[in-house]
Amino acid sequence: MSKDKSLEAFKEAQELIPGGVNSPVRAFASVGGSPVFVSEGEGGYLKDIDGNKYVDFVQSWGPLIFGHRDESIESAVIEAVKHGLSFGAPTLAETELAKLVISMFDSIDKVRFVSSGTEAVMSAIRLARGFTGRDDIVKFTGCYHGHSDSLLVQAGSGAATFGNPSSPGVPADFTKHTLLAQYNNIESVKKCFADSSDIACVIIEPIAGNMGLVPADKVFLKELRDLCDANGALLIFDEVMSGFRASINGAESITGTKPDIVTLGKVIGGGMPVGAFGARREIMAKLSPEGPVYQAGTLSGNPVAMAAGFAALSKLKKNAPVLDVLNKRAVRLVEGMKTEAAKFGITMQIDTRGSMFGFFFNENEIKNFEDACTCDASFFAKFHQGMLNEGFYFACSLFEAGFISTATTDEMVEECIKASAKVFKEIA
Ligand SMILES: Cc1ncc(COP(=O)(O)O)c(C=O)c1O
Ligand SMILES: N[C@H](C=O)CCC(=O)O
Repeated sequence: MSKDKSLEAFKEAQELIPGGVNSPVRAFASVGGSPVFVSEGEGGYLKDIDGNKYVDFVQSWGPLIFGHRDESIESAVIEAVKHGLSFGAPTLAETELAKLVISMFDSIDKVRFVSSGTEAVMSAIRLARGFTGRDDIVKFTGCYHGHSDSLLVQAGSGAATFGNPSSPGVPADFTKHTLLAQYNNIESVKKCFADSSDIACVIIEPIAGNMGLVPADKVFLKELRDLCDANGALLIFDEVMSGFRASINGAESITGTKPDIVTLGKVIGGGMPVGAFGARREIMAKLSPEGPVYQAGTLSGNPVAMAAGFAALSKLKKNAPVLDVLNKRAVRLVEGMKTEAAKFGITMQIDTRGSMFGFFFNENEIKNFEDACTCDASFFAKFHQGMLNEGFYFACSLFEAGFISTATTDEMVEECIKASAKVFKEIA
């Protein structure tokens, strides 16, 4: 498989764009080699500028639950474009998407749209602080909530990949209100509450996808809810990644724990830049212009993005059982690879939630970021390179989740398992 054109393109991009990429995880830095430059996507496949074709398990880092170029999303976007790209004024499309989101999440009475997951979480934190009149927040090591200053502390995803989970450039003053706890460890959260009586909220990825896939235990989430209630703090579920992927009704529907605020992104925009945060009426009433907590955006509620999001979510709502089909494929994929790995003495830890999947090359169960960091990154890198050369595009970091779309067929999954056997044989 030649990747000469991608190599050339990366060289040129590096001269013009820091690291050659516009979001660090894309740079392939932790898996070696060079990123492939994409020319187009089609269903479950990505094509690169050298003419190679890959089964895509990244899907733009989650948004494309119907695969590339889904017909209904594509035509909704084309139709919306014909009426204008942006107005900066209310449109019916925003109300329609709001109705749909509210109908899918029990804990959301009102929702505000923004343009990214980062914005959604940053605004949700401000709202929680405004609502409670408190300053401190609790976040978990290895959870990633976008790149806003106070959340870039011991963060997962690209921050972990590049060994800078807490970024230079963020003044200590900005993070002194961010308290850290360990995922799936309630004692560490109790300690935060013992240390501070000023905690506005606890924010968590209820199904973490930014330290690899590590779901929170049901009991842990319930205890977290109880601790927040006992201490007058809000519980925020960051479902930018897991929202509509693990369940169409949110993590609350599969874990039994209800958050106070939910943040959304990725699938909600059908591939266009959309984020959102929602909560019960009383909390959302604090938001400007109803309340005093300021939040705004020139392109928020963009009509083309709203049309894409509406097409994606309405299709998902109509075909809700599709997530079970995707989960079966996800389970088959990781179980199949685990079986092949075992034949070469390689132990894998695997998990899935809906259309999300994850795997670690590790002897021990992974319950938190500290466990994930014990994985052999160089072995993952060899696996990644091997699979890429076989035509399978996995996330280029062990601190990421994988995704199945409706365009990822059973055949693609079986081919992938077969290819993994070949790669394990080479790298064992
Ligand atoms: C859980 C979670 N929260 C927030 C974000 C930030 O979203 P965005 O990259 O759209 O700013 C991401 C992904 O990047 C995410 O996975
Ligand atoms: N893990 C990140 C989001 O979920 C990956 C996307 C990015 O940071 O570019």
